[in-house]
Amino acid sequence: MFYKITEYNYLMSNISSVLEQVKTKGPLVHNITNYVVMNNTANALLAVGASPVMAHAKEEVKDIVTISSSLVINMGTLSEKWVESMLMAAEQAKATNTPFVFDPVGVGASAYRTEVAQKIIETATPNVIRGNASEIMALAKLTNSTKGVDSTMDTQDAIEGATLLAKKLNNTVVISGAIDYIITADTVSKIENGSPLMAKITGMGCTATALVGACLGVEENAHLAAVAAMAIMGVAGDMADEKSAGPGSFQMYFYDSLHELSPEVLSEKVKTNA
Ligand SMILES: Nc1ncnc2c1ncn2[C@@H]1O[C@H](COP(=O)(O)OP(=O)(O)OP(=O)(O)O)[C@@H](O)[C@H]1O
Ligand SMILES: Cc1ncsc1CCO
Ligand SMILES: [Mg+2]
Repeated sequence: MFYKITEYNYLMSNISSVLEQVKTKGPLVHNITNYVVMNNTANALLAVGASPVMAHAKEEVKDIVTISSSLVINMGTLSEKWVESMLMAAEQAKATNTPFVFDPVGVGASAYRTEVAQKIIETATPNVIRGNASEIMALAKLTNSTKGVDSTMDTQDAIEGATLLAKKLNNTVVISGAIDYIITADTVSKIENGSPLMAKITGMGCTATALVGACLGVEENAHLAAVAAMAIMGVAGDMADEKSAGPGSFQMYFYDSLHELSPEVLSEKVKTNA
């Protein structure tokens, strides 16, 4: 099956203006995320200029969604109570029109993860879904079971799966990896920045998802918000790579780079077709 792929032609100023707005507005980003990365993603949000709040008690999630600029749901470390909270938060995001990004960590690895991912997506369509190629393939199979998304996982298959998913949900799907693809029903944008060291630290994917949350908090075009977030990740990754000696120092320099990155440098260094 072939899809017409049109390239979005954002001006670099569109991408850099999203970062500018994150820095000036400091959007409140509500995260229900996993306990492996909770600290890392909160620090990344602060470094880029957003304001994180991590809240998962079901007694408060609706209130926190209501005052937030965006919602991030990441299902990295699931348990039943957290799932209840995730579903409540998704429902409230829908009711209050709060933009919502979903990270389906490990979907397909267990029946439980698959069931939870499906429930979350059915409760409220995420404006953006961000996962690695195998997670996006697993989700695409789930929602398009008869459409022949098969098991080999080269990039072209993942793009096809993501396109089916984006069509079905009418949203934006991001496949992260050495090249990031930001996909809607009829567009495929690429970001070609970043470092292999990013795959050697836990939670860089979760951090990418949190930054999508920050960008969605200031930019209502979800495709542009996702392109900007992946550009910020990639360019900060390039900057950290130049200074670091391995995963430990990379992580330190990555936060410094997120903090230091200006809209001007972002538009100068981003490698994209967007
Ligand atoms: N080889 C690479 N070269 C450049 N950038 C990379 C590379 N691998 C990963 N990245 C970047 O790292 C970030 C995380 O992407 P990745 O696909 O590794 O997420 P993930 O598998 O969900 O990670 P995690 O589950 O550990 O959070 C993205 O911004 C992506 O662009
Ligand atoms: C390692 C790990 N396990 C569950 S969540 C998580 C963080 C990266 O997604
Ligand atoms: Mg991940």
